[in-house]
Amino acid sequence: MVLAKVWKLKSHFVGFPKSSDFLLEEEELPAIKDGELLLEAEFLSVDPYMRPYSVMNMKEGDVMIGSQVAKVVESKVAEFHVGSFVVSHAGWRSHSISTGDSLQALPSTWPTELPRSLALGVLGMPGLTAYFGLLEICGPARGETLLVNAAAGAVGMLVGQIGKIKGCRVVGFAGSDPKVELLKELGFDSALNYRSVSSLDAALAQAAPGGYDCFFDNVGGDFLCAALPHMKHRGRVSVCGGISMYNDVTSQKLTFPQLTLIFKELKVEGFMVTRWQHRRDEGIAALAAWVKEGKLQYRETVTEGFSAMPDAFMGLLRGDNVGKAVVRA
Ligand SMILES: NC(=O)C1=CN([C@@H]2O[C@H](COP(=O)(O)OP(=O)(O)OC[C@H]3O[C@@H](n4cnc5c(N)ncnc54)[C@H](OP(=O)(O)O)[C@@H]3O)[C@@H](O)[C@H]2O)C=CC1
Ligand SMILES: CCCCCC(=O)/C=C/[C@@H]1[C@@H](C/C=C\CCCC(=O)O)[C@@H](O)C[C@H]1O
Repeated sequence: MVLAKVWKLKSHFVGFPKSSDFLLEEEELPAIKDGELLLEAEFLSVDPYMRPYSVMNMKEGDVMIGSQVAKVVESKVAEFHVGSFVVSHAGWRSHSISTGDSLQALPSTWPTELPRSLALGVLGMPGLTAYFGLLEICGPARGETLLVNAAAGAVGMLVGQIGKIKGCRVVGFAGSDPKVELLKELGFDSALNYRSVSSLDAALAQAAPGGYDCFFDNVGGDFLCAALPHMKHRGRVSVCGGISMYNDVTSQKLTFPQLTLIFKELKVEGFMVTRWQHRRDEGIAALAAWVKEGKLQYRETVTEGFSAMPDAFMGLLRGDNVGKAVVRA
């Protein structure tokens, strides 16, 4: 008999999540049947989408949504061997039973020098988000200028580096001076702290006096409104996320920049990375090759212990993380 630990949404978040909004429980798992396997989480992902998703799709008492790298500890499914690893969407659970449907097996050739947590980061959903969201929507060309915000996070850090690989001049905004220093180490041409600049408008102008061809937006809200007037004619904006709004209790009142969109003939396109699910292998192969060649660096913020899942999640929303935020169970 296995006792699984699970984190549930005790009370819907109001504004910024609080520890008391989460509930840790134990669940007794039955013995697995034919066609089932037992998984034990090794690394769990915390991601910004969990905050708006809780409002859209969850009720109090539901297990928190999320993906994890898990070890197969028992198996009655021929394709999954005991001791192998998979990416599972089991939520915030230490142990889970699966039929194998929608599990993503980690290759048995996973390089020993790469932590398996990368399957939740640069070699997983955030990596694919940066890769397809930038290349397919912005289509950055050599010599162009690319702007990215939340630039020291899981997605943003990769977007900026892929922009450099494609020959762009890259400007990144992040929320602390150490993050700004890191972005410069990673090859960003200009990096700024959006919390300490006296004017976002002036900072955007100073970092790229000629304007931006491409903008990968993770933040939305005021940042998006400030950035659009700095786009070049026929600029492309990849709308990836809106983290500045996820904890809002009342909707932000923003002036929609209709005339800017028209006169600059901007392309502004939102996306969900799942759009390119059919090209997953291609994306992962490209990202893995760049990592192997040393062209694409990754960073992770690893929080220790399944019991710290809410802390890791709240830390992510506060900006404590550098690169991908994960929890080692
Ligand atoms: N469309 C899609 O398919 C996908 C979209 N996304 C979106 O991409 C974005 C980045 O996700 P991900 O890389 O996983 O997360 P990150 O690793 O970037 O973590 C979130 C970061 O957002 C920054 N942040 C928090 N609050 C604010 C704020 N009010 N204004 C500006 N920045 C803020 C913090 O960094 P700082 O210190 O710089 O403030 C924090 O570290 C999110 O919006 C997410 O929803 C992610 C995956 C798929
Ligand atoms: C829920 C708001 C999403 C904001 C952007 C973002 O971070 C998207 C991430 C997705 C993530 C979404 C998970 C659940 C949303 C389901 C909405 C629904 O159809 O009910 C994950 O699926 C991969 C990223 O594309």
